[in-house]
Amino acid sequence: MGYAQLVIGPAGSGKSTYCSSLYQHCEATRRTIHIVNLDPAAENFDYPVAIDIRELISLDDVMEEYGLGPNGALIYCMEHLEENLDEWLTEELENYMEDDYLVFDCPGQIELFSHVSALKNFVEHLQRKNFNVCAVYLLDSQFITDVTKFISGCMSSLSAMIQLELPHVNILSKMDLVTRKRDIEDYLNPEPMTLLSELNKRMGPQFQKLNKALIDLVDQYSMVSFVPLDLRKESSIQYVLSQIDSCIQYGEDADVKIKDFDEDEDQD
Ligand SMILES: Nc1nc2c(ncn2[C@@H]2O[C@H](COP(=O)(O)OP(=O)(O)OP(=O)(O)O)[C@@H](O)[C@H]2O)c(=O)[nH]1
Ligand SMILES: [Mg+2]
Repeated sequence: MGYAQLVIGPAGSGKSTYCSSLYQHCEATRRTIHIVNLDPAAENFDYPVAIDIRELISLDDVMEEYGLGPNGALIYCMEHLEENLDEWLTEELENYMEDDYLVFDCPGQIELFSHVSALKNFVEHLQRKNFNVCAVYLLDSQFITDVTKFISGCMSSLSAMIQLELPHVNILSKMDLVTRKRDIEDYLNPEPMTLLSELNKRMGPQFQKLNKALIDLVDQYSMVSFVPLDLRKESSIQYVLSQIDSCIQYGEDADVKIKDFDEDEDQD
């Protein structure tokens, strides 16, 4: 059995930075992980790239050859990956053994985890190869400044959850930039009824039924739970990792130690 994190989230939400911090953290704690670049548009890496989609296909070539813009070309690349799962990916994965832990740094185009099938088929391929996969959805804490943005973030995470059908961990990234922690804390594990009344206050009376439906949806999928991530703190990285590990049952046999996280972070 192998283990895998699929790191997804909107453009610029901090996926690649998370991957490199996770790599460093694991190095320091003498744990081996391998980071895979699935973004054909990426150019600079702060982590050693174990497998690289750019060896399969180049974004620039696709743009030139088919006259596509960067987003269209990216979708083309991911569909090309989808068509080459059996040859390319299978071969690349052969270098990794049972018990290996792979972290996939994905592109940020949200269509990839809402309605394009490439990533879904990619995940199914990994599962056929005996990988336990967890979706790690990053949302930039800078955007969670009010209830409407929070709900919109939940909806995009929810669409990834429904599309990919994977164990799912939501992360609020860039917590080091949050000056008023209190504002964010309200959104870490909020009461659905509080969210609803805030939403109703923000929006016109004609939206009340819709607001109720949205909050019910978010509540029923027990989506309203985000783990804050502050990359300056090893304890925060460790906590996030332990949440993901338990989702994919990593280290259930081994005695994996989970360090206490800072008390002021009030996570549960
Ligand atoms: N202060 C701070 N900045 C961050 C953090 N994580 C990422 N950033 C910055 O946010 C920007 C985007 O980060 P990336 O890691 O490239 O984001 P990404 O999700 O990989 O972006 P795409 O691959 O383009 O979708 C960069 O300028 C990072 O330096 C963080 O935890 N704290
Ligand atoms: Mg990136």
